[in-house]
Amino acid sequence: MASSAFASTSAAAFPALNTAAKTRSAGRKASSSSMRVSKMRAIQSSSTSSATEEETVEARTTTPTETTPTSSSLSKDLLPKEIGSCSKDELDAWLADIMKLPEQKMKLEYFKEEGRGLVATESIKRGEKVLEIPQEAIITVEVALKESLLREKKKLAELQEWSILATFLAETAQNLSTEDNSSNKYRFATYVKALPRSTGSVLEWPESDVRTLLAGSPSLFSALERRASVAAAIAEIRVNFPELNEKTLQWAFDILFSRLIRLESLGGNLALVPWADMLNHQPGCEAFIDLDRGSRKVCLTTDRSYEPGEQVWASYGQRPSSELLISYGFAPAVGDNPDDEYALNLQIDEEDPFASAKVNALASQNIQAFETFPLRLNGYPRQLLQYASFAMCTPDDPSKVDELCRAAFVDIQAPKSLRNGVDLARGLLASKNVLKSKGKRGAVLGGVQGEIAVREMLADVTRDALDRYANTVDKDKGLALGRMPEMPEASMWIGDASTAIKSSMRSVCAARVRVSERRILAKTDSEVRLQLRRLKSEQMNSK
Ligand SMILES: C[S@@+](CC[C@H](N)C(=O)[O-])C[C@H]1O[C@@H](n2cnc3c(N)ncnc32)[C@H](O)[C@@H]1O
Repeated sequence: MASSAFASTSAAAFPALNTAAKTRSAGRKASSSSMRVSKMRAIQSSSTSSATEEETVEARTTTPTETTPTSSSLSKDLLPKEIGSCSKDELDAWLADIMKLPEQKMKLEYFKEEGRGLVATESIKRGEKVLEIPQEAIITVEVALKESLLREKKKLAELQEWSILATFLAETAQNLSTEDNSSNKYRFATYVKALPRSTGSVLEWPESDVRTLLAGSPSLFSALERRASVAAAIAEIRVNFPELNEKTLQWAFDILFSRLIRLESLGGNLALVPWADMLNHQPGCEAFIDLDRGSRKVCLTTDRSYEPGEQVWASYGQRPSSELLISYGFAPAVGDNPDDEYALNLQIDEEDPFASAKVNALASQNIQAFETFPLRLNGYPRQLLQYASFAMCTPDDPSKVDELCRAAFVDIQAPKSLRNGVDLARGLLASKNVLKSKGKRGAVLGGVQGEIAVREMLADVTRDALDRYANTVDKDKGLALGRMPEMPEASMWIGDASTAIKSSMRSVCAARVRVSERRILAKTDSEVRLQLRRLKSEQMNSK
């Protein structure tokens, strides 16, 4: 595949429904793009209370705004009116007759919070495989390439996987009106007609809402990055396929972000799986969708039993609420998501006199100069402290940088001279811009003094981060408690709502994200201060 706008985006930028559970670890990788690094530096280095405004200015100067989707740039295009027009009966008939879906133990219903979902019609056991969707009924990149009727097929094949799928969806959507459904040339026309017109994800938000509602949250930058990479991908697609309009392509990407499934048993291939993509996500759920190797059918293996009438849930992966909001357009109520985290970005300070030696030493251990560490309610990874101690250290002899890096990340038992004999205080004063790691071994450099220094840094960083949210905690808590607006059933079915309802939904969901992040930061802050008190009293007692 040719390189495209997506080539430099991280896996986190383009997730699929069921992958994160298997890939998430303490040291989740951050995007290595320089744009993101420079934005993060701005977050960590500024500590004034007017942070919201500063972030806005900083992000604006580093984001390719000319390619960022805006409602005005897309307003000339219309989303095909047929999208969302498929009735429940029409969809059921297509699934059974054309896609050969066997009889199901579930049926489609709609819910106030989640929209359409699948409900058990009979008892389902824990560990049972349900759905049983034939492989012929799914849309993969290969299917898109085979069934696309676009003239420039060779050009289509040169695009990245996500762009091929988005192009195929947009092409099918724009051809929905040409013929009646029974004679439509596109096998998946009925499916596309049944897709929602809107998901509520950040691709649909006015840019001013992205900047206001996510101000202070690290997710602001993920959201802007997502919008910019999708806009660039759309521009790339339209070079060869100008007949596909921007609005429909943007909708297609939105659909991919909220419905694409990575089928691990199919070599990790990405697929749109009609019917399976009607399952809603429940935080903490451990039921995954995958291709069953024996039957070659796509199944959901349940993680609990269900009684008739209960909604059946799937896992979209262990995702924090900010990721759910960015990709799927919803955020669980505060306290409901066990996978919530605050993504703390750390990096080597460019002004550190040892910066390039440290970056090289990290590279030799396959560690980046910019890393992201998850802070959680129940703690933070030890590697964060190791990374910070290395980034902050000021060796008396520059030739020792490599050795220090190994001591921090590799050596199980670092030599005592290295663990204790480093002047961390100087590094700490020189830099508030900190860093992190991925090593599973190694040690915090600098002995007890080092353990104290890195925690003092962490306490500063969490305080700074807390000061960056625009509203008071109480105001955010109040907003987060807001009730989701009632949607008429007809709107729910087609996944669309009035501008006022959409705006109110994103305001509540963004407040839930902000409150969840602030809880984690406050908990980390108090935990770190407690650890500091203990370490300092131990240090005093040992003198
Ligand atoms: C894979 S689709 C699931 C089917 C979808 N509800 C529909 O009507 O087509 C993912 C979308 O469902 C909704 N959704 C899934 N789980 C949810 C939840 N726990 N709370 C609110 N919305 C949810 C979001 O709109 C998300 O973008």
